[in-house]
Amino acid sequence: MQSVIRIGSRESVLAVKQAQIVKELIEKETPGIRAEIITMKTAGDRILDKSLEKIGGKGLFVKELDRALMEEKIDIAVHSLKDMPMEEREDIPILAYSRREDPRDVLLIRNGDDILPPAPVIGTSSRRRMLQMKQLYPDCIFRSIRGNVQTRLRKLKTEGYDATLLAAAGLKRLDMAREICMYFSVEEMIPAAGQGILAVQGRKGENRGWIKRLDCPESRAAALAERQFIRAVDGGCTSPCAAHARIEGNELKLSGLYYDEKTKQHVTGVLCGDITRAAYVGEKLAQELRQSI
Ligand SMILES: NCc1[nH]cc(CCC(=O)O)c1CC(=O)O
Repeated sequence: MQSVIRIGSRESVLAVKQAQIVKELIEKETPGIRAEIITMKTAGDRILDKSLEKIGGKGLFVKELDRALMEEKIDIAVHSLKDMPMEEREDIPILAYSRREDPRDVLLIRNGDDILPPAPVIGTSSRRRMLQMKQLYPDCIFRSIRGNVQTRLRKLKTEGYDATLLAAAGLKRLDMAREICMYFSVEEMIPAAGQGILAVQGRKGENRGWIKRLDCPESRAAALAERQFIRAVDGGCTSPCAAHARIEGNELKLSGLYYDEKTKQHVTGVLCGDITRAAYVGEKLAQELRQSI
């Protein structure tokens, strides 16, 4: 085995931090192995002035790293699972799922306040967050915001937003949890499929011991259920559909939100099942919710 594992990552501060988490885990779990991080700029990082929807969605953040994996310039790529396309590539599959960081969405309010002003201007480009936020605060006004976590914080202070919605996981990994003004429970605001989980992607057939030791079975089951739900409701990367699985022992409890693009209605529901049938639970809840509209 080669002595240094090359970990590919996007260049953003959060992506590098996530790669570092995986690097440390590899070196801790498999003594004798060293890992190094190789960063790359992706199309999604370069184009900041257009909405993701218009420029081609999630795939934009992974293409460059996919190529580096195929050309054996890196050994694994670390991604936020929620940024990965629902269709996995057979030649460069996800080989391990990290332990899940806090999956909740949170609100950062201007001046660090703990309540929102009336008719607050919320900076988000996520249809999932807009839909659920509107249910909780019907007088919200939404304005698009893009960029990494640091950019968004700066924009919150300087560009007239009252608040912005982010994932707790990213803020916690960046040691920025103190910026969080309000947490939404996963029932109030169902997270994006995979939120809080890191995916370790590699080449097919290279699933060796050091990779296997990175895998968290609970996260794997949750990921299978959540991502199967999104596939089965046909939620493209910009659809407001959402899914989150809680794991308790051998039971998986999946919450899903289905939005019907034709009627513009949405429904939420919960389905429980054994963790060994995670994908089936996702498929089944998707079917139930689709039929209910
Ligand atoms: N879309 C960007 C993105 N991708 C993953 C995270 C957070 C980390 C995670 O979910 O693991 C974020 C930032 C955010 O949505 O606030």
